[in-house]
Amino acid sequence: MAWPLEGLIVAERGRTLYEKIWDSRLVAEDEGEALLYVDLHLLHEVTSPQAFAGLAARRLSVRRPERALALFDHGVPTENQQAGAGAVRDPEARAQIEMLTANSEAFGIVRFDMGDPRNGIVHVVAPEQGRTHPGMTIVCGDSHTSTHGAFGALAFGIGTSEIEHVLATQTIRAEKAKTMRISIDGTLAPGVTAKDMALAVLARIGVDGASGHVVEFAGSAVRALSMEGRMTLCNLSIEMGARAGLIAPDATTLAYLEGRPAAPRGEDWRHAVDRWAALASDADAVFARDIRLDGSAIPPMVSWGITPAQTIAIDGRVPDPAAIADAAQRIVAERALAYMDLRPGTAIAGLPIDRVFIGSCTNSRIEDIRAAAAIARGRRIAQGVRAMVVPGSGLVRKQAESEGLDRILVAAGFDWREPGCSLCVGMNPDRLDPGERCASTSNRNFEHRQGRNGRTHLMSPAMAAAAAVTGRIVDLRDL
Ligand SMILES: CC(C)[C@H](C(=O)O)[C@@H](O)C(=O)O
Ligand code: SF4
Repeated sequence: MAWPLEGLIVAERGRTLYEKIWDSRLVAEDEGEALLYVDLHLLHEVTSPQAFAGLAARRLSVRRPERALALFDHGVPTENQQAGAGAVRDPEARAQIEMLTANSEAFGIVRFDMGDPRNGIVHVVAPEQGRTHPGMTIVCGDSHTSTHGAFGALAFGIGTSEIEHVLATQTIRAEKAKTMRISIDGTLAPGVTAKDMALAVLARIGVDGASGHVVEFAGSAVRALSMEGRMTLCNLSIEMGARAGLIAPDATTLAYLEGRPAAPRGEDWRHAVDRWAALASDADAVFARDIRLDGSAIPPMVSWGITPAQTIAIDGRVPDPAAIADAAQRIVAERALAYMDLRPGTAIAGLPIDRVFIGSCTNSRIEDIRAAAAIARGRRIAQGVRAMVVPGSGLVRKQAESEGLDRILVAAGFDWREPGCSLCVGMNPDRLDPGERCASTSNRNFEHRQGRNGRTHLMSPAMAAAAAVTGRIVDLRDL
């Protein structure tokens, strides 16, 4: 009898958090291809219309509408949202918003409309509502779905045809990824945040450093992060090439979730807590790759180029391509310098900026806005600089207003906006003008990302606020 023995051998080795979620959601598996059950399906207006059209063409219906949530984020203007879709000037964005409204209505999917304070960026809203739980599988037609991994959920972006598949079947085809652990230990220096941690990892491993892997972030510096910091870190895991990022749930996770509208209650909560406690990677689990960083050595980080890995410490200098041995990297560096209008060897600190963007699913939560307001308090933004703060949801906006943060920011000259993706992506009226240089808290500094020929420098919210008040990229510790 071979098979019971095999079973025993499998059970002997500990499993990682990823493997535990995978096993618990596996519906079927055949020759390396698997079908996973989907616990939560987030929908936004940009990637969902064709999926619903496909569904209609095949006369299929939505298998589990109660496991989906529809939100409006990419194309919404960040002002006057009460006026609704009709007031959206861009015809394509307006059509997308109207289609998601009609589709969610037709299929009985819960939707938070534009102007509803619960609406906002999908990756901000689902955790805020308590819909993102440890151990879940979460998908969305959006690459930064990795954000939800902060709760110990297996969360990843999917394409339009996959959205249709999930709508119809509540399952997703998946291939098992390799496992990787990135441990960051030590205590972060004052002024250093989860964003700096993520940028430091990117600078070290590159934009394909985690490709083919699901990354689990571990170590004392990760454990010490708030849920918001953990979301920032997992948000950027996709920029490392990872299929998903994960952090094991712990007391911080429970404290964040308890009492949120869609979190389990009473007896259900107690059962859920027991289940979630068993999710952490076993002590003897084996990761295919293991990387370690010293958190106490991470400085504030700033990107200089056109990939998030082209990032240096605030006291660093823009590299000289001639000194880069790897030919492919040298070519990207040359192209980046040309696009960013930078000369080799230039110190990144001191570089004048035109615009500041504090927002995006990376850094638009209440702690991010508090960090920006702490810098803005009693200061004025530099002459000629345009700076905007865009909360990730209407509820973040309300919370900030109840703390008086909006008044501090407005008094300093910041523009206080309504929620959405905004200047993170050129799909709505918030854009850079050609040639403008922007200190940005978002996650992508690709060419033309924030507007045609716009130049993006990624950094933390406090660093972006510091850039706003000095008019230059600056070490916030020098303020
Ligand atoms: C529009 C959407 C498909 C896209 C993504 O998948 O990430 C956007 O959110 C982005 O950040 O580039
Ligand atoms: S905020 Fe930016 S990165 Fe996040 S979902 Fe929107 S466009 Fe994508």
